[in-house]
Amino acid sequence: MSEIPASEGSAETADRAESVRLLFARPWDFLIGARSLGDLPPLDRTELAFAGRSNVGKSSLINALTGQSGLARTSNTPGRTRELNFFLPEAEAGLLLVDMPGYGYAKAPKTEVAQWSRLIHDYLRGRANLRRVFVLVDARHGIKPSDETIMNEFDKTAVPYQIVLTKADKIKPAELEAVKADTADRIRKRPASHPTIIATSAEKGWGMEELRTEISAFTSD
Ligand SMILES: Nc1nc2c(ncn2[C@@H]2O[C@H](COP(=O)(O)OP(=O)(O)OP(=O)(O)O)[C@@H](O)[C@H]2O)c(=O)[nH]1
Ligand SMILES: [Mg+2]
Repeated sequence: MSEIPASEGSAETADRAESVRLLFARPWDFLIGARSLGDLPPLDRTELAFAGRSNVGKSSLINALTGQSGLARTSNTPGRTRELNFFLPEAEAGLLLVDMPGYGYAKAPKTEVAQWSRLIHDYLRGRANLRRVFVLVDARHGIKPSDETIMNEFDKTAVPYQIVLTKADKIKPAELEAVKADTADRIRKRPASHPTIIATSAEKGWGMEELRTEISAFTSD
């Protein structure tokens, strides 16, 4: 095994920190809300999507990541986000973040839920420039059957995904460690999963640097 000299390693770390800073120092803008596949933006940027059960905290996490509390609309009521919402950094980086409607229970008309469920499914299965899906899981509950279903699909279709635990502020540190370990166990044999689980709190800002670092690895320069 060849060793990386310490100086090179730290230069690389500094470069990475600089690209995180560049990407998140400037604002992000709402680009488009897609209600059908025909509304999707062109395929020329890398897309990173935030998926998860309704109310898990997808929109809140995008707001916390960008430091813009009003960027994505959030609500106490599950079923707030009803389109695929695309966000573009003002720092031209060749990528878009995608806030998705949730799966599972939602307080919305059945026909509308069916429509967005179809859209989620079609988008996640067939999007060529989708490079990673962050699968958000409530830290209080861990992986649920509906998360298993979507992960099965990703494993089958080779869509790379990474688990992000949300609302970590709602449990004790020891409980968070236990749910992290249990979650890691449950994804270990899944071929398309990323082994690192990121614990976050949008409310407290926990885990944001870790997640920003993952995201900035996809910038085009
Ligand atoms: N305590 C705490 N509450 C959070 C956190 N993240 C989100 N919430 C709350 O959880 C609720 C749902 O948040 P959203 O961001 O709207 O969730 P979502 O996954 O986008 O929901 P849908 O769009 O309906 O699928 C809101 O009341 C948020 O304030 C967090 O890190 N900590
Ligand atoms: Mg939402």
